[in-house]
Amino acid sequence: MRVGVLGAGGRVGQVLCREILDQPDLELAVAVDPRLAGIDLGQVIGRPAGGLVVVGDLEACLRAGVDAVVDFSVAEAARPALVRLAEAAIPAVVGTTGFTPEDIEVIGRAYEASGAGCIIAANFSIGAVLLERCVRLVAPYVDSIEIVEAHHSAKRDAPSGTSRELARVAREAREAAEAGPLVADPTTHEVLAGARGALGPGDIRIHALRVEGAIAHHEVIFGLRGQTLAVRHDTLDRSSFVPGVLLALRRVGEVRGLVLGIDELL
Ligand SMILES: NC(=O)C1=CN([C@@H]2O[C@H](COP(=O)(O)OP(=O)(O)OC[C@H]3O[C@@H](n4cnc5c(N)ncnc54)[C@H](OP(=O)(O)O)[C@@H]3O)[C@@H](O)[C@H]2O)C=CC1
Ligand SMILES: O=C(O)C1=N[C@H](C(=O)O)C[C@H](O)C1
Repeated sequence: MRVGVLGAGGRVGQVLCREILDQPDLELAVAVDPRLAGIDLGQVIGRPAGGLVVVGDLEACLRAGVDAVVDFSVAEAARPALVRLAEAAIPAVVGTTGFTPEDIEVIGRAYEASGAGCIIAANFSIGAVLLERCVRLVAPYVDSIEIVEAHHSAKRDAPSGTSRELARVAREAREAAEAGPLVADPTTHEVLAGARGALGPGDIRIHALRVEGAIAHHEVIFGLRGQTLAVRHDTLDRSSFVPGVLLALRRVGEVRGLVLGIDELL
């Protein structure tokens, strides 16, 4: 399978290019990233990458010919790119975050119409999928839920896609169980604006930390009378995303339309 990687010069893109080069059944055919113009990607990722085409934009990638695309770029670039890929009936595996619900709808409609498949997951690490399962299990039984996420100091979007997804799953689980409302926020005087974080889906508060040295960390804190329960996932190395991305890449050819998350692929 000839694979194109959008965002190939980024932190995750470089890791994925290296890993795809190591897979006997996958060919790293095209690396797309405006940042890579005139640069030898093989040098950047420390692997010989003979035959690899490095381009600055998606049209050049489509001309080079790919069977599937992996996108870890930025939402502003991924929005139009995914609609264009759907038009060209090229399957896509997407890790980029920062989409609005409307973006997801537009991308979903484009892929439905194309007959090709697209998998978008806010977090490809298996541990984060399991964290989501824990949240689904616990959320109906508690009175309070807050989420704290911490990321490296160069992350562009806040809060993380994963934290928004965790809040959405908690809301969905509570609705399905017909759980009552969470305990109301007691704050009457927010002395410093933003002290109580941002309101995510289900009015669950999300607190986003940006810390030098961090990579990607999510903690969901549940409260109920006389006790709290916290579940946490830590990405300690970006290789955590690799097995999920490779799994999605190998399965995306069987998908029709848009699939959100990789839980059902596990
Ligand atoms: N789903 C998951 O499991 C994970 C998702 N992510 C998400 O993936 C995305 C990338 O993360 P990360 O690698 O840390 O970010 P980086 O900023 O390191 O990488 C993004 C890359 O995309 C490039 N880019 C910008 N515009 C385009 C374009 N039009 N076409 C192709 N490439 C382009 C950027 O170039 P330039 O810097 O010059 O703009 C940059 O090199 C983020 O949205 C992040 O939240 C990250 C980790 C895991
Ligand atoms: O930017 C990152 O690094 C990450 N982004 C994703 C997100 O926004 O949830 C996934 C993971 O947290 C790493």
